[in-house]
Amino acid sequence: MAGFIKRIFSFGKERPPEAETPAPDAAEAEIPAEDEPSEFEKVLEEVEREPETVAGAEEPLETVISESLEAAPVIEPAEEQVDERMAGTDTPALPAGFALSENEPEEEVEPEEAPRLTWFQRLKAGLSRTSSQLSLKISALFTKRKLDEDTLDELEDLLIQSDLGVETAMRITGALSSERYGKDVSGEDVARIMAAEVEKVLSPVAKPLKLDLSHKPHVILVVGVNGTGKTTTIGKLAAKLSGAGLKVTLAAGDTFRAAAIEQLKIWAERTGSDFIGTRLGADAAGLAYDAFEQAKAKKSDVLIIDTAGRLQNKAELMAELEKIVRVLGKLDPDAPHTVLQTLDATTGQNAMSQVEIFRNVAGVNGLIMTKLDGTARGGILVAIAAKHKLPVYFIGVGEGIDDLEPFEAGDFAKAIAGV
Ligand SMILES: Nc1nc2c(ncn2[C@@H]2O[C@H](COP(=O)(O)OP(=O)(O)OP(=O)(O)O)[C@@H](O)[C@H]2O)c(=O)[nH]1
Repeated sequence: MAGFIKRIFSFGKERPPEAETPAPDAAEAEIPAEDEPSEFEKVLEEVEREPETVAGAEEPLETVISESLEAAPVIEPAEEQVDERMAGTDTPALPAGFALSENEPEEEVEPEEAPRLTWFQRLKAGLSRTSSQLSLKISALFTKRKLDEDTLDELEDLLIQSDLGVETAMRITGALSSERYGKDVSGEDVARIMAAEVEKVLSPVAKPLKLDLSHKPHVILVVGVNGTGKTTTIGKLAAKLSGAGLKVTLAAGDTFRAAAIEQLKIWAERTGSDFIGTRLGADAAGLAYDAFEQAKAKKSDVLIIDTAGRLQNKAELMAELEKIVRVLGKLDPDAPHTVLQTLDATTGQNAMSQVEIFRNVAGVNGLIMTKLDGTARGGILVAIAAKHKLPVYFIGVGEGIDDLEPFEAGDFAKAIAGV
């Protein structure tokens, strides 16, 4: 474990060799002019005549989505798809939190404790507002009281109020009841049981983001409500990937906000990634298509596409995201290979309905929760894990380039329970 944590920490410190930063004008000039008949326009015509489907699926979008809601989504390992450059090596040089879509060996764990403490303390500090509010209330509840039906009911209410969700609240009270019913209970007893139960809920969703580098590029579409941290998270992901020596292209598919395009360009420069942008108000699906073609031509390992997240007009947003997904599918039926949604932890219960919406619209198959530093609402991640069972790849714990950590169920559970 400690070795794993150490890798997280060394990230961003070992910068990649100075990568060539594309001249902004040159990058933008590669987008075909609006009035030229482009390959994309032909594809678009075709796409608009077809029923809506998720890339690579035979079924209409709604069918695919409703099926995916019933079963926990499985990210299939790809067959024989290790990048040539990595095929000969025993350990692929991917950053912590990523994995190849192959049966890669489990990472060896070194028995060092010091780096782990550093990371854990950091996570704990980030979640301290969530955990301290809860533990204060729990301690007050159990002062001089034995565990009975009333205290169990009150505890359940407290846990639900802290955004953990009804299912997890019941798991915790159930486990506590079977261990200590009729006996004295301390705040520490509750925290210990809570940590164990929360870990059980989170373990199945704490997964690395699998990259199939045979795709060249592996396309990651990033969706989510505006302000949830899409662009910042893309920058942090790009830093990890380019830091590990991968060639990354960032595409500014949020053509709605000039600042979002500019912000992504800065992240591209900062991380030595290629940047593909277009003018404000341009068709986002067109940009995504061009970006995919250019990233292929330049042999990028990973293409990350930013999108707009405004929800003022849901129909418009849905149409735009669906079109991006369909258009990417024209160049590779499996693309986008990963559809990542960013969720802002500070929005609490609202994050739950956001997953519902974006999952239906864009076929989200993985989550990143941002702004877990300093929020009292970190419990929502547990409720989302219990309900949606989507993989949670990383968590955002600050605005800095290194403030994105691979999601670890046990550490998160302990931090939230305050143990
Ligand atoms: N504290 C904290 N702030 C974060 C984190 N992630 C992002 N932010 C901040 O949240 C704000 C919004 O982030 P953006 O990346 O612009 O969000 P976005 O979803 O791209 O927003 P739009 O471009 O408006 O669609 C910025 O000020 C970020 O610095 C995090 O993990 N912790």
